[in-house]
Amino acid sequence: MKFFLDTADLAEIEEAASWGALAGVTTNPSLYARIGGRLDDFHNHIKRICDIVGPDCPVSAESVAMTRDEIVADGCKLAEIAPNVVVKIPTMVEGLAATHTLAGRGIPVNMTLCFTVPQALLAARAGARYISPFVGRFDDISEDGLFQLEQVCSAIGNYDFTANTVNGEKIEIIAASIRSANHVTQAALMGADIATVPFGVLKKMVQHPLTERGLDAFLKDWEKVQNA
Ligand SMILES: O=C[C@H](O)COP(=O)(O)O
Repeated sequence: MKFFLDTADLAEIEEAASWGALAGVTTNPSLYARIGGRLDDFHNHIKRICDIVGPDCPVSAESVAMTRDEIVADGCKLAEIAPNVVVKIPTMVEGLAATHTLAGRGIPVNMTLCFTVPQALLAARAGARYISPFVGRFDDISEDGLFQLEQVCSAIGNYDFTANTVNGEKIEIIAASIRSANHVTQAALMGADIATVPFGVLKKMVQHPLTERGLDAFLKDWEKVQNA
């Protein structure tokens, strides 16, 4: 499993990148608003993220256009920011049509706000490079987000979508709306290719009480060695 950071916060991205496990970044309008982002600085901000993570890390930038032509125009402009920009498009009819067009032009698309197997299959057929089933938001409405993710992983795995994705690359499932380290564990066990995680979850993924207790004991014993 690869890890993407689900944030628009440059400091978080810099810190996560320094850990050596960061394979990409996903943003959305809410995450950009959360850092006080301005419309006129949006493209520059995405460029800053691309510069931090480097050319091998995909950076998803979301289009907020609502018609296929506008989404395509928006997507083309976003793709010009840097070669590693992935256009993030909601799973809806106009989004599918725009994805089909952009994929045909060699522009990678991450289809977001995906909740069900039929949505995921349509996104894959449209040519999406990435599909982002949301876990936490299903849990928020008292549904089982991990079960839904498992269904998507299983259904997509039943078919070969290689031929109709950008540059013949394998379609990848991004487990999104991740709220806990356990979400990451379960997503990995069911074979999701990528987990996009908030920085808070990434930090929790490192931690375990037995690690902390063990480290504490090692440090105390080392003091004894030094004083012996
Ligand atoms: O845009 C995708 C995010 O992973 C959504 O996460 P969220 O449900 O925690 O806002």
